[in-house]
Formats: sequence, C-alpha cells, structure tokens
Amino acid sequence: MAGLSGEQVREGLVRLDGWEWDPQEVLIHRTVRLPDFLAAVALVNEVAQAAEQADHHPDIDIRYDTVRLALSTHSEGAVTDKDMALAARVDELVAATAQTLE
Ligand SMILES: C[C@H](O)[C@H](O)[C@H]1CNC2=NC(N)=NC(=O)C2=N1
Repeated sequence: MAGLSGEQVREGLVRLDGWEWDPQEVLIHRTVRLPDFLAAVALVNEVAQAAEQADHHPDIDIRYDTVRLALSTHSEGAVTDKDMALAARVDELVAATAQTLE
C-alpha cells in the first residue's frame, strides 16, 4: 500500500470528520470527547473490532472521557488509503455512538 502525498492526505481529510494531519509525526489523528470513561472505553472496543476486521490498528489514548486515535501505516512509514478507510469507519462508529447517547 503506497504512501499518500501530503496533498492526497489533505484531499482525503475533506471527506472525514474531525481528523487532522500531522506531517511531522506522519499520521492523521482525531480526538473524541464522550460523556464519561465507560463511554470512552465502549467506543474504543468498537474501534478495536473494526481494526481487527481491517487488520489495521490505530494508536489509541484514553484520558477519562477523551479518546485520541492516530492512524498511520507502520509498514510504509506513511499515511495510506488503509488509514483513510479505517478513519472513515471510525467516523461511522463515532456518529452511531453519538446517536445512542442522545
Ligand atoms: C501482519 C499484519 O498485517 C501487520 O502487522 C499489520 C497489522 N496492523 C497494522 N496497523 C497499522 N497501523 N500499520 C501496519 O503497518 C499494520 N500492519
């Protein structure tokens, strides 16, 4: 899976929700705030299932009610379409979580 250029990453982010590109760290990241710690863990569990299905795994940081997800393709040392695809799946899960919390 070939690495995307900075321009390709920026184009891809337009179709995603709340993801940012860190060219220094060579990753994209999104931070999500949830009502509490258990809701944060529940989201991470859903992301974990999606990651296993995709055989692609984000770096995950939980701080109480806040989850930070970072995606890059380690084998390429770059952001690839695999990262973009999993980011889009994460967006779906976050949107679904937000709905159940309403
Ligand atoms: C063997 C297996 O496909 C690889 O180790 C996968 C697993 N998950 C991965 N996740 C991420 N983010 N980058 C990878 O290069 C990667 N490689």
